[in-house]
Amino acid sequence: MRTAAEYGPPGTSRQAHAVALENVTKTYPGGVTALDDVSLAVRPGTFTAVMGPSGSGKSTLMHCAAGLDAPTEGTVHIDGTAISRLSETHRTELRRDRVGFVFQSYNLVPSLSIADNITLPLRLAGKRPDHDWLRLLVERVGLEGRLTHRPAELSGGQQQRAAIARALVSRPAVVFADEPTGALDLRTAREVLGLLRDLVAGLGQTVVMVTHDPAAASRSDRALVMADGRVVDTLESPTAAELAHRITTLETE
Ligand SMILES: Nc1ncnc2c1ncn2[C@@H]1O[C@H](COP(=O)(O)OP(=O)(O)OP(=O)(O)O)[C@@H](O)[C@H]1O
Repeated sequence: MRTAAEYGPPGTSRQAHAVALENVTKTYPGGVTALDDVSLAVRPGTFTAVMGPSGSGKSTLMHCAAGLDAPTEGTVHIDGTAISRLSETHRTELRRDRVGFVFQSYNLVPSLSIADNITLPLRLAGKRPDHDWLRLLVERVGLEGRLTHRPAELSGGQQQRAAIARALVSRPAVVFADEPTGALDLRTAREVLGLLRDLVAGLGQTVVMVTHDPAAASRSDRALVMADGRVVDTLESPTAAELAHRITTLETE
């Protein structure tokens, strides 16, 4: 069986950036500009947090960066590919193969076992699992004894760990996590964040996480602070206190 080190960074080693946005603007029908000329680049093997007040554009940023929504202007590159130049079919394939998603509400399929939930993206893509990778992933997320269970038989933290394994099963260039600890108690949230951190450090995975929680964002390498559709601050290795202070000052500005 191969070890974590033998896997190396997942597929992005030749790309300078796992995700890059150039001058991205998103205006919704009705006229709200949710993203206003945003440029940013996410290096492979890093953990980025996106914070900001409600309505500042975090979800829109994530949707555009993940190819779920198209910007009104500007370019998004995922793993070196300019996604706006792709057909809808190729964009869907790129998203399926190169992007993983983790949501607050886990989004596991209730009727499937945990093993089948984790490997679902591969089956949808008509691919076979790499058994060594799968074993390593299941071990990393600590679900070895739960693979035959249904999601309802697992705790919230275990369900989120299964969702994280599912997001990583295709060895994507980037995983987007939208409030991944929002439904968890403090202790479980800390464990799940520790797991995300380990997946970045140990497996070279790239994670971009949207969160309202300064403690969660403090586990990142870099936190982007958004306000009114712009990235107004970038904090390297931020502490929870720094982030909480920055968000509070934004809300009172
Ligand atoms: N589908 C949509 N149609 C029109 N306006 C939208 C749409 N989605 C979001 N918006 C608007 O765009 C702005 C940014 O919204 P967005 O959801 O990206 O913010 P957010 O920072 O993720 O907020 P929250 O923290 O509350 O989830 C808001 O003014 C919002 O009302």
